[in-house]
Amino acid sequence: MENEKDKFTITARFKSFKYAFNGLRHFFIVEHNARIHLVAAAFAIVISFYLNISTTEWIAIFTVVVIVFIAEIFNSCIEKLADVVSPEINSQIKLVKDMAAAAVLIAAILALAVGAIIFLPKLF
Ligand SMILES: Nc1ncnc2c1ncn2[C@@H]1O[C@H](COP(=O)(O)OP(=O)(O)OP(=O)(O)O)[C@@H](O)[C@H]1O
Repeated sequence: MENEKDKFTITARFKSFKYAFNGLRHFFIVEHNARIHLVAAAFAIVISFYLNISTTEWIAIFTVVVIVFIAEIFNSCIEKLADVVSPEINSQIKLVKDMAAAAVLIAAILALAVGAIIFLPKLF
């Protein structure tokens, strides 16, 4: 039988959005790395306007910027969860955190590469 909690309601859907925005607010206000990514994203967007990039190039820039943010949000989540699960030193937790950080690194390298491919020929 369907539980009250499982029913589709507009109020419940709005609450989900509220929780998601709460997470986003926390990420941008509390997480220091978010500020670095925000500055880098703003820089990329300003250069994009300045160099008058094409629609396809805008799509590429927005895509890599969002990929970096998604990777960083998940990295922050994993760090927080790991700190709750195991506040003490643990070799498995070390690997988990290092791999989460590796995901951000790969996303950042992709963003740099795409930025270089789009911007460098227009600059030099
Ligand atoms: N409980 C732990 N056990 C073993 N190693 C850990 C543990 N916590 C952190 N580390 C090691 O320290 C590194 C940094 O972890 P930390 O949680 O401080 O993240 P951080 O680099 O400060 O993250 P950020 O700068 O994104 O907040 C991890 O990648 C991991 O190698």
